Amino acid sequence: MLDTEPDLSTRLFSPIDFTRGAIAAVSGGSDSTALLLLLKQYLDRTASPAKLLAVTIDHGLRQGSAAEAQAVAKLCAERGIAHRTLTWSGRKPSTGLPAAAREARYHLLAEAARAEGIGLIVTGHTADDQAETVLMRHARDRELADMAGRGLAGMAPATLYDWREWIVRPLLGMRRSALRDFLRHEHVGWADDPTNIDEAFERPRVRAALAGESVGYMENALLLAGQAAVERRQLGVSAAGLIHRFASQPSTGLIWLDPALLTAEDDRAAVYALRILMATAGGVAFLPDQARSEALLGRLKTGFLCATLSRTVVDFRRAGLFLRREARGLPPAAIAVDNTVWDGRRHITLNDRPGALLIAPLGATAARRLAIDEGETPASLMRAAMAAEPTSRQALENPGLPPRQPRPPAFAARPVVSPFSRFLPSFDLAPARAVAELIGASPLPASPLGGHGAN
Ligand SMILES: Nc1ncnc2c1ncn2[C@@H]1O[C@H](COP(=O)(O)OP(=O)(O)OP(=O)(O)O)[C@@H](O)[C@H]1O
Repeated sequence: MLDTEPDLSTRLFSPIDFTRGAIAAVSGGSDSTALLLLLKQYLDRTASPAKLLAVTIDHGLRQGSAAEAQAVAKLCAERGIAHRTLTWSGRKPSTGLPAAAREARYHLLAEAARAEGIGLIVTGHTADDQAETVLMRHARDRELADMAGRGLAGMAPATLYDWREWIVRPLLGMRRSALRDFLRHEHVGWADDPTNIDEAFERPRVRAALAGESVGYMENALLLAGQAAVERRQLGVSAAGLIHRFASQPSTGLIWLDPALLTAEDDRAAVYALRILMATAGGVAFLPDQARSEALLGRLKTGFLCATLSRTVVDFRRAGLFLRREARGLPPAAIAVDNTVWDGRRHITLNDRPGALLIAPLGATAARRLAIDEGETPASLMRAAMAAEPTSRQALENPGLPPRQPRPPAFAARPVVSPFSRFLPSFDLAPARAVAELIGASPLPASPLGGHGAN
């Protein structure tokens, strides 16, 4: 029982660095309510100056959601905790509603964190949620295709969102029943979300199936997830080592791989490194298919070729193995929006008036006119890569400036590590860091879990 464990909140929260404050994501359900109270207990006991803000997202999907948010607000007021309710006002899709709600939820939580200067969001995911996640992934073919030590690792203890805010899950090792015992002991109630038992959705179906299984069944699922997490981390470290050793970026948008990668001892790590680099070059959030990537590596071992996978041209020739974004399917010219990601590859920040600029791919004709020093890298490849880079032109006349006055660059385009730019699970920190260094992406913010347990 929890009341015989007075140090529970210390055990849960002392590994976390709260210097940059914390947003507690509180739905009003048992898990996140317990999370909030335990965290408040911990911060009070350690006399921490950390800013704590509880945030409830009202998805507006059920009658009663506003009342649940109000109940959280009331609890927070009683306990002296700052609280805010944010409403999801966007369009609600007719299919994939849970995923869209989740997407909106993280977006709103991250916005609140940015507005408050907070770099950390804590959620109430439990061991029960972890087991459900792992079993759901077991059941999915797509995830099975991604089994190179990744799919079954479940949720990471920390995930970087948008390369900026850390989402930390301190309760991943706790059972829901223990958290409910804690709340009963504290005489605090919670809301039961009816969608959690609506078997029209996948997670409630898995939850119901789990309830009928023995404790050992769940423990086994968690054990497997733990092993898969270790494997995934190790594979990531090996892939990062290969990227450091064999990859370079001779010019913008062009990755060069030393063909020695093809005969690297660790074939699994070589395929993983290749998948991560292809997703990055192509600007794709998902890694290319495992089997197709293995087949590609096999073909590369037999000699020169030019193939396209995951929007990436893989060009193996005498000068080496090159990766670049294919010319097909680039975004058409469009009004540039500040602080957005272009083509999944470039983070755009505007130095000009919003609405004044069009962003478009440079294109092959303009790339042919670029002055490029022919070195070891074929100029034709550098031009082909440059053709897929964003360029700008004025969408509106700018009467404020005399015609020939030199202008500062209208926008900056910073590379992003596409497969990890939205969600970076802490298991994958090593390859994300290696690719960030390779392509000149922003460095990763420090993990609030520090060195230990960070991944
Ligand atoms: N409406 C909400 N407002 C604030 N936080 C929420 C809300 N819903 C969920 N959360 C946060 O997310 C955690 C997990 O909730 P839940 O299991 O319902 O979401 P999920 O969709 O399964 O998880 P994930 O967001 O990882 O997909 C909660 O403990 C809570 O911290």
